[in-house]
Amino acid sequence: MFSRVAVRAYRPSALSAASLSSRLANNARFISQKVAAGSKGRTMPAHNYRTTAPVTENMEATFTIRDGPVFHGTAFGANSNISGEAVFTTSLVGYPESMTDPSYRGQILVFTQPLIGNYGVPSSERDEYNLLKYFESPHIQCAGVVVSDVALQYSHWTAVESLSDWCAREGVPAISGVDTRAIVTYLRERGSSLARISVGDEYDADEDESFVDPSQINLVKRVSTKAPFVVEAPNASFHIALIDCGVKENILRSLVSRGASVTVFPYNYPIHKVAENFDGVFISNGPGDPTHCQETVYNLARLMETSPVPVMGICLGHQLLALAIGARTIKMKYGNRAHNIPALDLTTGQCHITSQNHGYAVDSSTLPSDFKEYFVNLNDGSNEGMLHKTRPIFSTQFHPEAKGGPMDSSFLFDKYINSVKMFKDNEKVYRDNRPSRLLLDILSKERVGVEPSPLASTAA
Ligand SMILES: NC(=O)CC[C@H](N)C(=O)O
Repeated sequence: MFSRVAVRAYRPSALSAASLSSRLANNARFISQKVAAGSKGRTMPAHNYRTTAPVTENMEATFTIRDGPVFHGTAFGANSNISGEAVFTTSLVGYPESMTDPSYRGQILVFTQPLIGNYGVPSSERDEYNLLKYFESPHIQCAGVVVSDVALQYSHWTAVESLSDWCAREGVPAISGVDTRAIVTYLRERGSSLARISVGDEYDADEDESFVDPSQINLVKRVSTKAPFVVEAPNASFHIALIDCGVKENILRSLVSRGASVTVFPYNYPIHKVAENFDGVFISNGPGDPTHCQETVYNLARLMETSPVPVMGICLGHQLLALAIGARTIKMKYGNRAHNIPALDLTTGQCHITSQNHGYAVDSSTLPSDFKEYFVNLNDGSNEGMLHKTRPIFSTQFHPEAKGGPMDSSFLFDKYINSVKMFKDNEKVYRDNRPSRLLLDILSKERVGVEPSPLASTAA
């Protein structure tokens, strides 16, 4: 069905209605005036993070799937060429959250929602915990973006710039005007594939066969903090150690807003050696193949052998815990990336609509006998979580922090914090593990040494 030929560009015309466009133009003017006036304390980032130039108007771009079709469209964002693994998400909203989710590092994100960018991009304002209010990390993490139709004008009370300007400032190339239905049909039939976005002259495969394969790279090392940092909860009752494999801001927020201060450790920190100073251990989401993180897997296995501390993991954290107990992970054909995936709770029979973003899964038939499957995906039957039969250890493949996405499963953070509380209540000798003033003063308050490093980007 698909040959290596150019697929005709699909150029939607829905925005051409004069009244709509003038209304949007007014909105955009209003927003830019408000931004210029600095209203509500929202700020534009101070400078361009990366050095690549933005594309000029109507510049051509191509999206090339390795050994697959080529799609011609229009460039937006940065004037650079990138390659990575092409994956698709069926989420309708939440592009700022998805694009800044470190789990997307190395991937070219294809949106099935035809119009992307219509509510613009919010600011990097921080909340009362010093966490980013609207992003899941400080920078765009995906390598590139593919959309059917990019909204050049935007309107939303949180917006400070357009999707195109944001991508340009962050050095991320993007393409619009391509038939994303054909791309997704291809990826669904053939599976997630290596691909490139080339701006300007069409990418010529005969001249360059190099497609970066993110599955060969330890991406977690690139997104994990290089040194511990702390997120303080006012009047904290607990202190959690979080292993940062690419943690999303809302996971940290979900813990601190429930009264736990969080010290965030690099992905390979020997957590088992310090566990007794904490009331719980948490393993974050993150990019790439979980089998790259052998040090983390070893540390988690030692942790569960030597410490009774409550443990929770999300997504990559779930996969790493599974590897640590001797189970296996598999690469899925095209993964699950959406904000409306039904997961059945096997302990209650309730179905939760969940937010997901993963290309690997735990093979539940390999779980050891002291664990049981916790959730199962009602679309494809894949594993969605596991639970220790007697100890406070559980993990989910989906994202209970859900940014952006439905909040159905946020109760799992309550479950975790309750297990931390019970663990402390049952301790023979009470230990106040809350971070000391000294620790809070000397530790950084933000990720340390984490830069957005495109895997293979060249100025076009
Ligand atoms: N969101 C995540 O943590 C993703 C986990 C892993 N990188 C996967 O693709 O399966």
